[in-house]
Amino acid sequence: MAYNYQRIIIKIGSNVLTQKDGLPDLKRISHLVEQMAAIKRRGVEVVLVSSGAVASGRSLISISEKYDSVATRQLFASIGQVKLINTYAHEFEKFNILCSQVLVTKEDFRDRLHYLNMKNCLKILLQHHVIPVVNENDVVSVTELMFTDNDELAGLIASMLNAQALIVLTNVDGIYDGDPNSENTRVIEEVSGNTIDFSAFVSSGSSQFGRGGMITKSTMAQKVAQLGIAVHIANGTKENILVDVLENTAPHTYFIPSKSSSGKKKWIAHAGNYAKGIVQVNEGAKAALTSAKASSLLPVGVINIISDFKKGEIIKLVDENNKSIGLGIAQYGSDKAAEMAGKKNQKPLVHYDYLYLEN
Ligand SMILES: Nc1ncnc2c1ncn2[C@@H]1O[C@H](COP(=O)(O)OP(=O)(O)O)[C@@H](O)[C@H]1O
Ligand SMILES: N[C@@H](CCC(=O)OP(=O)(O)O)C(=O)O
Repeated sequence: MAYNYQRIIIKIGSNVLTQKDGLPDLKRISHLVEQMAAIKRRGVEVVLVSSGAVASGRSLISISEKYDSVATRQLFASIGQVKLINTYAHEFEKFNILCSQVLVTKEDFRDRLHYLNMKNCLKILLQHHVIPVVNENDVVSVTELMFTDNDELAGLIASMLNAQALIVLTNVDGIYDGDPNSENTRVIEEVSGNTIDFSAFVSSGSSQFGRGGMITKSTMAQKVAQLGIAVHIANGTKENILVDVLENTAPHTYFIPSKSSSGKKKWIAHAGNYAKGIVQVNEGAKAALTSAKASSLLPVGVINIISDFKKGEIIKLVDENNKSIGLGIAQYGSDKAAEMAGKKNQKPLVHYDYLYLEN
């Protein structure tokens, strides 16, 4: 049965867009754009998350080896992003479609205001039938400020926009149950829940031009599917792949979406990786939070403020053994929380609607 999505995020990896010699594969980009145009004509909203800036830049300029890897990456990305977006703009124009450039950093997902600005911008672009082309702002995102890779970024965008599906195009047919180059392995066609430990058969390295590798794709895909968004991992080097995935005629890996959760909880679940504040709660609070009943975190159950936070920031909640329980948005800052810790009849530190529990 074909998938009937209204809003999809398509992520294309560097390897799909790059030839073996490192030059951009213009024919493939053109073919992918043609498919996206066809999908869009059916009334589906499309957001593209495209890698390829660094690979594009590498093909345009050669530099001596004396520069460090960070500076080299910045140079390649800054030059290459121009080439990449121009190529997309030119190809989409053939179908009378406007595309736009949206460059983001991890910081934009940490701060709720930045997050909402980004979300509003993407929404107005979609309302005007534009295809946003999102990439990490590699010029300013270096070292610890970087996303693991664009798969992580695509997952964040999918949950931010409440997309129904995320299609990740890479250079293999999906996740294999072993080495994809071995004859005895096959593509895992369906993944349900989050019980599979992919590290058992997915090797940690990435391919020639990729960054995070298949392991980050599988971790991200499980998390996104848990938030109620279908994830398809498929081979972007294959003819007609996007159309075939949506028609359900191409073998690939499909992560079944679980029942959906609220938009705010989706944000917390994802952006929580970047939480700075940490609050320790006692066993009573832990039991209340993890029970079937919807409970907010009250100051009476707080025993320690391990690291500071401001009102509105995401905080991590840990138990008496420092084991993580979940995440939430603080209703007030750490100074006030420290004052109220252990006291009864106080305003909740985290309201249930802004609480995301890990299990
Ligand atoms: N079990 C596995 N199944 C599929 N691919 C795997 C597996 N283990 C490792 N890989 C590697 O992961 C690579 C894709 O990840 P990555 O290099 O990040 O690609 P992209 O540029 O598309 O993001 C594949 O080329 C493949 O060699
Ligand atoms: N932002 C980088 C992409 C880095 C990345 O995650 O690449 P990939 O693993 O191929 O999706 C670029 O445009 O080159």
